[in-house]
Amino acid sequence: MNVCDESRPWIDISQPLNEKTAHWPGDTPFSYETALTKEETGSVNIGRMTTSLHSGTHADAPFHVNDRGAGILDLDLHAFLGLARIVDVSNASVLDEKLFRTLDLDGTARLLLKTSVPNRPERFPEAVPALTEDGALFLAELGLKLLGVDVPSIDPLDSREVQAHHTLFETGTAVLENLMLDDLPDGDYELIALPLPLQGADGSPVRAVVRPLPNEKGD
Ligand SMILES: Nc1ccccc1C(=O)C[C@H](N)C(=O)O
Ligand SMILES: [Zn+2]
Ligand SMILES: [Zn+2]
Repeated sequence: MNVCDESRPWIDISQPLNEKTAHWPGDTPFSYETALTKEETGSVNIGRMTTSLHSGTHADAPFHVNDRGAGILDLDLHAFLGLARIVDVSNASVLDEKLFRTLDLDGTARLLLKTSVPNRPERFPEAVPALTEDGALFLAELGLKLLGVDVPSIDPLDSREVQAHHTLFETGTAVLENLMLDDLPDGDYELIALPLPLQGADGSPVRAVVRPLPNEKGD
């Protein structure tokens, strides 16, 4: 990938983080404050943020669902960098094997699913189309390195078992949640969505960007 190709600008698919960003019920909202002002330091403003690691566009680490699972710093960054396919699944109420068999997923290492839930970063959805266990196993068998969704969870919002999370992490698949995909047509893209190097953390905000692959004519 040639990161200097200015004819194909990167497109931001991250939710902005501010005090209105939706958070899980009962979880820590995002907040930013200038902890030390320029006046106080005599030189610079110094910010501080408080947030759940699951607010806005973020990666989950296996530790999120498994006390013995890897934290975010220990994940292989290659899952979060490289070719990704965006696929519209907005007609589906569940993300299962039957649905995935109807899609063209050949050769995809990273899959970003555009669901029926509109991108509204300030609103926590009432329900999400959840990934079923057979769906998660099917994706893992394809050799997927990463699954991204445009909703806060790959499991049902009230799930305690969080089966889809367990299945994907057990099979070494990385997870991105709360992507903004509404304006992007289906197709193959380059993706960069690196988590912060937070040791032992159960997740991390990411700045997710994509750009379409160059077409064969090279324009
Ligand atoms: N932030 C939370 C606060 C309370 C309870 C669950 C969560 C989650 O994020 C779980 C969810 N199943 C997830 O996709 O990661
Ligand atoms: Zn999460
Ligand atoms: Zn999750």
